[in-house]
Amino acid sequence: MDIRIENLSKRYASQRAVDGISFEVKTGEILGFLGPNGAGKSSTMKMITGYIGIDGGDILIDGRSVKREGQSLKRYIGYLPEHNPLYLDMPVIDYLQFCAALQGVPNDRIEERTRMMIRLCGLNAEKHKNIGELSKGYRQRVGLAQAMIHDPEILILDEPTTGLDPNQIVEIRRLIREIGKAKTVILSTHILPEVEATCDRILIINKGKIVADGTADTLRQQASGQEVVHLQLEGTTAQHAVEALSALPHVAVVKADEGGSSRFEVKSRAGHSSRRDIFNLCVAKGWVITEMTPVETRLEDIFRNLTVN
Ligand SMILES: Nc1ncnc2c1ncn2[C@@H]1O[C@H](COP(=O)(O)OP(=O)(O)OP(=O)(O)O)[C@@H](O)[C@H]1O
Repeated sequence: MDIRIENLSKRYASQRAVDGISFEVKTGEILGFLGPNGAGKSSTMKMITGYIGIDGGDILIDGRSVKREGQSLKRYIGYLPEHNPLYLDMPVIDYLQFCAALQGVPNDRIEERTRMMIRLCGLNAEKHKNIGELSKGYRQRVGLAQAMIHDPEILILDEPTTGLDPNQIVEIRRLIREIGKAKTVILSTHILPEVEATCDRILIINKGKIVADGTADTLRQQASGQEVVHLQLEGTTAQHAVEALSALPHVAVVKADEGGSSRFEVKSRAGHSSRRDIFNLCVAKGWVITEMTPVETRLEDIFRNLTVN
C-alpha cells in the first residue's frame, strides 16, 4: 500500500511541529526518517497512524484519506510508538493475544500469529513473564511483536531498535528488511548506520520541514560538491609537497598531517577533480604515491550540515 503525504502540518499551540511536508512511500519501500530531537518525526508518524489529528494537508493510504477514513485505515497499519505503552501486569503471551484480538485477527488465527511473533521477535524464553519484569530491550521486542501481530500492510516504527542489544539489532534489521520487501515501512532512528543498513531511502526533517530526500548515495553525491582525497607520499618533505600540491590548478586546500608523516588531505574546487593532476605531479617530481583515497562524505556529516543551524 502506498502512502502519500500532502502538505501535512501539525501545530501545538503556536508551534509548528510539522510544517507543510509532502512525500510518498511506495509498497516494498523502507523509508528511514531522520531528524534531530524535536524535528517532527514522531508527530508525522502519529498523524499517519491516526493517533493524533491532522491540522493541515492530508495523508492518503492507498488513495484513501486518513482525515476522512482514519479509523477504518488503522487495521492496515502496524505502529510501534516511541513510548511503547504496554500493560505491565500482563504476561507477554496474553498481551500479544489481546493485541491480536483488538486488531481484528480472527479467533482461529490468534494463537498461530502470537506464536509466530514470539518466534520472530525472540521472545520465547520470556513469553510467560509479566511485561513489567522484562528488560528494556525485551519490552521493545514486545512492542515490535504487537505492531506486526495483524500482519499489516504498513509498518510505522518509531526508533525500533532503541534498547536492543547488538545481536538483536542485527536480527530486527534483518526482519524489517524481510518484511519491507512486500510492505510499506517508515522507521525513524537516530542511528545513522542503521538507515544505511536497513532503508532504501532517507528523508531528513528539520524544524518540521523536509531538508533532504533520496538514497544514501544520492545524498552523498549532492553533498560532496568538493572532492577530498587522502594522499600519502614518499620521496618528498611535507613542505615541498604542500607547496606543489597547492599550486595545482583545481586544488583549493591542502592540509598536511601533523608530525610530518607525509600524509595529506587535498580538497579540490567545487566541480573539479585533481586526482590526475596529483598523479602527474608526483610522476614529474619522482615522488612515490603510497596512498590516494577519495574520501566519501559520511552520512553523519550530511546530517549535521542539514540540521545544525
Ligand atoms: N503533545 C505535544 N504538545 C506540545 N508540543 C508537542 C507535543 N508533541 C510534540 N510537541 C513538540 O513538537 C515538536 C516536534 O516533536 P516530535 O516529537 O514530533 O519530534 P521528533 O522528531 O520525534 O523528536 P525526537 O527525536 O526527540 O523524538 C517538538 O518541539 C515537541 O516539543
